[in-house]
Amino acid sequence: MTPETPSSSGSDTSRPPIRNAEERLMVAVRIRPLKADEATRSLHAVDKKNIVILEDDRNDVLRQKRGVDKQYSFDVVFGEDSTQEEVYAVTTRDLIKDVLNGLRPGSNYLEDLLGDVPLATVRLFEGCGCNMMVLHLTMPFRYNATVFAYGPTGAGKTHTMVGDRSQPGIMIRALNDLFETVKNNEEEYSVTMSYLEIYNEQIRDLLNPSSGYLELREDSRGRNIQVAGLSGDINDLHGRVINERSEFLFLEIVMQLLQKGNKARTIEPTAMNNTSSRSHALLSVTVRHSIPVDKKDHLRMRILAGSERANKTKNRGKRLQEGAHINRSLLALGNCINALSGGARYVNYRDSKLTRLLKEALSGNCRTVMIAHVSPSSTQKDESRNTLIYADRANNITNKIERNVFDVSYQVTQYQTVITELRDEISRLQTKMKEERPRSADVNRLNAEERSSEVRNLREQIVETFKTQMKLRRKLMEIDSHLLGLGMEAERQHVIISHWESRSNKLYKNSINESRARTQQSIRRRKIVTADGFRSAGNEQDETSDGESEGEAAVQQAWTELADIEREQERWSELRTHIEQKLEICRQRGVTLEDKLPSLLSSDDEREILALMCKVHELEADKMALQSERLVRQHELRRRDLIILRYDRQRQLCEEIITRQRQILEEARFKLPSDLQELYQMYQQEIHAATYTDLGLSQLSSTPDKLPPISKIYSDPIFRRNGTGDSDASGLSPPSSAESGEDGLPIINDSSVDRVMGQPVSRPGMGMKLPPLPPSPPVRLNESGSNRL
Ligand SMILES: Nc1ncnc2c1ncn2[C@@H]1O[C@H](COP(=O)(O)OP(=O)(O)OP(=O)(O)O)[C@@H](O)[C@H]1O
Repeated sequence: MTPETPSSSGSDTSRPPIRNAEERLMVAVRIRPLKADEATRSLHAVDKKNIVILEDDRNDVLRQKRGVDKQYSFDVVFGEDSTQEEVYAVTTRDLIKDVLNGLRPGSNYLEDLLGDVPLATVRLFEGCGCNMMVLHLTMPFRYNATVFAYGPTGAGKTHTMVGDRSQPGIMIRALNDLFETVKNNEEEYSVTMSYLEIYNEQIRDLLNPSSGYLELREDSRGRNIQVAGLSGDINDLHGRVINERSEFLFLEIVMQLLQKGNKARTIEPTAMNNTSSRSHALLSVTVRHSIPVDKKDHLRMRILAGSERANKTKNRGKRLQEGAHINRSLLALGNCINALSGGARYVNYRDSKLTRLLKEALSGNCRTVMIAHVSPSSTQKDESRNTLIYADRANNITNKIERNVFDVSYQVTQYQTVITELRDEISRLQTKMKEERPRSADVNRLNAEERSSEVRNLREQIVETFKTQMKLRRKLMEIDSHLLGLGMEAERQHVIISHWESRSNKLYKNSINESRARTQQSIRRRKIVTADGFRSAGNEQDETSDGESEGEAAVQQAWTELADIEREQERWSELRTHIEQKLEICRQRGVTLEDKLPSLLSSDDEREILALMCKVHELEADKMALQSERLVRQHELRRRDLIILRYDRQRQLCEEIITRQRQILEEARFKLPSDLQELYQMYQQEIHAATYTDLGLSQLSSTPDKLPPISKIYSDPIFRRNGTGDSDASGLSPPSSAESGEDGLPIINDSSVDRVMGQPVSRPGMGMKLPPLPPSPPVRLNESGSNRL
């Protein structure tokens, strides 16, 4: 039987590094091996990109649609014999390498120069009985990377992400890569670790369980999620781990702490998995330069507790309540995925701690890989199907890589300012070289040895001051960019507010106070949350939580965010003033030091040293100029990518609309005007030409996301009549000319639409705002019993 292909998401198996400003999430699926006690299977991998769910009720004539095997396409499908190494190599290795790239010695002089940059935090979010694990890495000046494993309980997430000593999973391999990267650096590092648990929406410190429940906090933009009071810094593994160059020790200590924390976790067996934990847990391992740091880089790994059905896991009482919390988090996650894939303007991450912690991975400045896990067993068929549907929806999520996406012209101006300042400094140094010869008194005052030591000393101080200046200048640029980003974010919130207010016929300006007041009320309400994470049962509470429209929630959220942004702007402006003062002091110091130089220079060698210092400054200025150029080029490429992406979305929508309209025309037996037929022909030729250019003839027939060429539909076996020599394996009959009308619009049945076009961008009801479409044509049975429009 020909399987249906509801998705058209597949592209290349080995995904090239992500460079676009907007990039779809990479979606992979892993099938765990069938166990000895699992007799029948419900799905299998077709090839490296396709997976098929076998429908056992295909002979049930009353449920025709369900009788067709469903095929799903993903970026990559790992079969039951896939190895841990293969999964890591295809999904994660490049992602991590790319992000860690900046840690390599000499790879980024300026960033090394800054010295105050935390290098990476490896985070593992896990849970037995879990539904998800996430690995997340953030580098400053770069994008972030996240890998998360998803799937029902017992489907193999822990195996993929953690594994065991003989088959280490992604987390261990990522830590290993991290270690490999930093161990070659000469500098000293410190490693800290924290381990927390979210159990029934409460956060506990697993390395210090007696510390009680901890609070989850985020910055004004809801991005820098932090857990207040977490004992991460106390559990400092110190530089010794890496400085001793012992890979084993590094991983061993991490594993030991993981084990220690695991003992404190809430783990209970369920009927489906003997080691099913009832919580989500987040392990963080942070690597930093020994120099104090004030930024956060994250390589996070998370495993999230899994969704399950109470009747399957045989959970009762307390377990059932835990399941409710686990499912609540996952429901919230599902809602986020739905909203994101439907292109919703407003996505509610606040429904659970899980979604708050995953916000960045799903929507933020992040390159993301999702590995959905399924069991091949027929006993878990429903869970597998739901997982694949989720994964398929996730294909539509586009993560925005925000690094350097802020106003480029502004940033370029900043680069130019710094370059001008550097060039001024160079010319000042050059003038010094030409200045008056050293006064003999100065030279004679010191003997040669003392003089050379003083010159060396002075030179070091000048270089040090130069480095500090560069660091402060960089910081200023960063602060300005951040302030710019905050300004844009504030603007965005205003747009959201005015959008919703205008939809409810309110004048934005007139309702500012009212709207703000509503927001404050909502914040007060939000604080009234009971210990188990549910809102308290007051009437007022129910009224607001249940009765609020999506628009009101969005406006309230926007006001809250706006207030946070304003506070953040204030804070960063103060910081800017402070850094500016420091820079000025540093600049003055540099000038004073440089002034001392000519009086000490007596030989050509010493003048040569000064010339070399000029050279270093020049190189730095050149480097900045190159960075600035690169920024402009990158921006241009991103801009073009974005335009292509938008055109592509428009094209998909157009194809969906055309297909639906063709269905309606067919249903109404409408005689096509000849000019429209011509347009169809032209369109068909265009598609053909584009397909030929893009993919080559070999793939023409299998291009899934193009509108089917009109004549091709006639020649497609599924439209040929039974009895014409080509028996139709799918059981679908072709249209007779009487049925299709004289002008012969091909009859399109729903399965063929899905097969050739892939999932529509958005079905009505998925959140996408499309013009209202008429209901789908009814399904009728023809003589042979097959479904047709
Ligand atoms: N690819 C695989 N190869 C071999 N064994 C596997 C594979 N995937 C899973 N398993 C085995 O299946 C069992 C369940 O897997 P695992 O514990 O990883 O599931 P899980 O999705 O993490 O479950 P939970 O959500 O309940 O924590 C384990 O015994 C594991 O070793």
